[in-house]
Amino acid sequence: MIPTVSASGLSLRYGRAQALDDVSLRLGQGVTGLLGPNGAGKTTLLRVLATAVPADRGAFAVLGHDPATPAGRQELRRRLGYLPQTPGFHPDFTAFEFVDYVAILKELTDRAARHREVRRVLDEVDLADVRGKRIKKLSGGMRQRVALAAALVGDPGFLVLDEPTVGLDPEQRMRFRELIAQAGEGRTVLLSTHQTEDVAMLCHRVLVMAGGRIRFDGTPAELTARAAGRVWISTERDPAAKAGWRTGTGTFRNVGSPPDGADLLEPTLEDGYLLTLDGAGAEVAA
Ligand SMILES: Nc1ncnc2c1ncn2[C@@H]1O[C@H](COP(=O)(O)OP(=O)(O)OP(=O)(O)O)[C@@H](O)[C@H]1O
Repeated sequence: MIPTVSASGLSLRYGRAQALDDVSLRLGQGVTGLLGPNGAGKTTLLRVLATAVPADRGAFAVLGHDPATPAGRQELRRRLGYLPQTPGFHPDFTAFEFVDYVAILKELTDRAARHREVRRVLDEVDLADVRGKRIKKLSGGMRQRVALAAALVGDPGFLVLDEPTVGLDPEQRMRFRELIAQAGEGRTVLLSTHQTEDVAMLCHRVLVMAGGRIRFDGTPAELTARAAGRVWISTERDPAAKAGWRTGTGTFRNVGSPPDGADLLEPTLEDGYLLTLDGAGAEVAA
């Protein structure tokens, strides 16, 4: 793998909260998923890599550009697309005006070329037909696509997406996944999400964070394999389970250390994720 992004020893503390604790990683092309419970440090890591906030310690580079120098930071920002958790739309802007505004911030100064680029990215996310509509009139799924279009301005090599599928219905989420997969061709995409299906369906690689640290780094299949032989069904709640719940059929689905002779099930990526969090000392809902 030729790394697009490499980071070593990133740490950042907010008062008593150690949001990032010695995080090192290397990312190449394709979509990498970032999973973790609330407060794990996912947004903080994305914000640091997007140069929105500096780390207290550590270093990183994107496409060879080091944000520690003003010139490196400027070059890095030119190659970066960032979809933050709250995109900060002005609701009275049309989709075109918002993306155009972002394009101006990205220093696309030639008006005709900039407008061509705005039309191109809105086409790319299938919003050509509504580009003159006010953002407040668009559905949640369309708004997220406007935010993705804004992140795609200037054809960035590194795309940072912070929980882009949150609040979308299943159909919108599926549509958005297609767009992310498309965006991941020839680019490095880092996608934070609470949806383990996003990772299972989209990502060639997955990182799991908890307590500001990376607890797992591998393929989705490797994360799923962590739960092999550790998921079982029972007719009663099983005290051996780290997590367990009654399913729609009335049986209990358990994740943990099964008793002898347990009726084992095929694990999912979510099972592997839950067991990884348990190993990291994070709370696993039972
Ligand atoms: N601006 C801030 N000021 C103070 N504390 C912060 C700030 N941003 C994050 N934190 C703290 O840093 C830790 C990591 O937060 P972060 O938002 O990065 O987690 P997260 O994994 O993105 O969570 P979520 O899934 O809820 O978005 C938490 O303890 C959080 O309360």
